[in-house]
Amino acid sequence: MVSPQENSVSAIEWRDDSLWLLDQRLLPLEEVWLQHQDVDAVVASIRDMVVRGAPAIGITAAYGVVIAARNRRNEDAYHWLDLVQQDIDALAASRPTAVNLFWALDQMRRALARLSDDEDPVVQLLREAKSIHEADLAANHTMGKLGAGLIAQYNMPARGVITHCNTGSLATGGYGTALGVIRSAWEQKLIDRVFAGETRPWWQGARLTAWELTKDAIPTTLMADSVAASLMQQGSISWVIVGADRITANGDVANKIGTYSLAVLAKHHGVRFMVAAPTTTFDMELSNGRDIPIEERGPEEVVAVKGHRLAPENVDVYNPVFDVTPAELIDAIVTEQGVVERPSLAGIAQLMEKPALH
Ligand SMILES: CSC[C@H]1O[C@H](OP(=O)(O)O)[C@H](O)[C@@H]1O
Repeated sequence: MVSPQENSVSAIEWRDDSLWLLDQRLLPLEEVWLQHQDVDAVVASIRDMVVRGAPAIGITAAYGVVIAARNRRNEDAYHWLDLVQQDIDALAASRPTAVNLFWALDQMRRALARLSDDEDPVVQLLREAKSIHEADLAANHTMGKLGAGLIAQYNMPARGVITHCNTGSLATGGYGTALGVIRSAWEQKLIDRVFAGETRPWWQGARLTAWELTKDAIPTTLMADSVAASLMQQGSISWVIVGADRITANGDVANKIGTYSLAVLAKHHGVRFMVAAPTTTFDMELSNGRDIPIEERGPEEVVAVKGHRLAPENVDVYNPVFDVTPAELIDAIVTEQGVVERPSLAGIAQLMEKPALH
């Protein structure tokens, strides 16, 4: 059996001067890689969730800027920078909630601003995109260790954990955020079983987390999202461990729809609630979660399953795909720069001022 540390699937690859994305809409039944050589295709793949997951979206957009720089240079060298900026704006418009997207694009804008004349600009930008990718993978391994350390520290009697959506290699640069903590905790024999919510309506849990964890041979039970309450009531769960798409300066967390209800249930049942996210997920411009843009997606995701319609034609549909968990329901936020317990403005400000641990 390959240990989880080595068996880190990647969903994003730069190969043959192209961006390749594993089409997560087809997993786990089909593993299809799509080649991307123009920015419109990258924008469409983020928007249509070929690739998804906050850090993965940012990494993908960074490679999208590399593609833009190369294509625009061949098209119109004189207006090159303006055209690339237009492409960056198109990438920024692909999905609204995950702040990693905007962080990565800002990093690429900074790289554009400091380009030197003595090297091909595309080579310089590709180096920046690859460093964003590699730093995310390193951050996930650091978070895995820190999160597992927290589980060891509290040494809760129950040995089961609940996770929601997909926060693994498919959602990041590799290894995962919440799934990185789970991989590390499993390696250290701190947990016995993972209970993965199916995560309606896009099924990230049933299709992606179940795929990743079974490939790692980590004992995993798939459940309908609504099972979580009675599972916690049975006393077999010590932690709920989730990822994040945007964390505000006071510790409010935007994450996949259903996260907030898990946090309320955890508080009621004495289950500890951990959020694992790199510092690229923090939006220090927002003092709280009230102003986080919450993406709403189309009704087709709710009324049908794999194209098979279940609901009547004339029903109205409400499909917000994220919710906001207030900081007071969160026991710990684990980042690559350290852990903030009982997150607050002061604790997060102190964390964000630290140099990177890895
Ligand atoms: C490691 S962050 C993953 C994060 O992104 C997911 O959203 P989506 O699948 O819509 O991109 C979900 O919120 C996860 O927690």
